[in-house]
Amino acid sequence: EAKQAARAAELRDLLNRYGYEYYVLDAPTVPDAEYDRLFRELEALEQDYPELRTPDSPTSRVGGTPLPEFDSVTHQTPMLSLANAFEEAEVEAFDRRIREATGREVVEYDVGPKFDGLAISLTYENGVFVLGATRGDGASGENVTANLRTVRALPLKLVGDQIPRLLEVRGEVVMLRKDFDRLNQEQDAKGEKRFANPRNAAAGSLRQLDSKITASRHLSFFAYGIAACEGMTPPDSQSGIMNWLATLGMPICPEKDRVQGVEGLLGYFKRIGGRRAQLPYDIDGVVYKVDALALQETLGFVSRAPRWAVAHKFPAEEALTT
Ligand SMILES: Cc1ccc(Cn2cc(C(N)=O)ccc2=O)c(C)c1
Repeated sequence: EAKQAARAAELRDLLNRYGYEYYVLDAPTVPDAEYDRLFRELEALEQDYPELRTPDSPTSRVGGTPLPEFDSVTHQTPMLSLANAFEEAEVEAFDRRIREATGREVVEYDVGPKFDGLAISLTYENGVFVLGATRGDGASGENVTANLRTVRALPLKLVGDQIPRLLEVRGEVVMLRKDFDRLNQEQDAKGEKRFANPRNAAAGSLRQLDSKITASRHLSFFAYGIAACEGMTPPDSQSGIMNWLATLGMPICPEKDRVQGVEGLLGYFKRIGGRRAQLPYDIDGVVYKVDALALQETLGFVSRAPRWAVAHKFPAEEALTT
């Protein structure tokens, strides 16, 4: 019994590490067959000794019994929306307002793509994933924990020696374009309706009561910030937080950057805009955030959107032919 418990823990750690290498780093160190052999050994152990099942076991990623309904989850920190900017003049005004309000000559920004997916909140207790919720109306959302466990890029257990007692991570669930195209081919083969776009497909997949269906949809995930951290002091900048999340095993978008001033913002917008069609996921703009948390606190929020961040959207295109 104690021997089996130790072996189960060893298998969980191995399989979680291999899953991270494969889905987050895209750099597996073992063949799929080896992963599969260890996975089946853990499944058999949990079958024989159900008391060895734990919430961070990769066996939960295949999906379990369907839920009758979704519970509601109240967000401890509201999930707010972002103000939009469409013209360069609005971006210049954004940077000018911040320079004036903070008295800084030049402001540093953390910048990244604005994913066209679903915003979600993830809660980790002592490094173990325990709760996942959709944005909903910003104040409360749906408990989709079982479905999020099937998202292979989402860590079931944080890694490293800097693990807080409580961490709430915010991020976006997306469906990569290649998985979207394959899903629609499957829809055609089944004579079922196609999904209009990856965002709709991701939303439909995440809000399935049967997590086995969610597991079959191959959703992905990128973290873009934190909403709560207890038990240790997090880094004092947005870019520092992102680097820290990466060390914890969170998938971070490789396109993110750190720029200075309005020239840096607009340069980044143009760079990403020029590569949009080559990105593996849909984006509908970029997000600019004041990097220093102290400046964010000075700037605060207006109504429901932060003064310290804005989404700079690309011009709406005529309907893409899917
Ligand atoms: C049979 C089988 C097992 C696993 C996988 C994919 N995969 C591979 C690894 C790995 N190599 O580190 C880790 C997790 C995982 O999900 C496939 C495609 C097929």
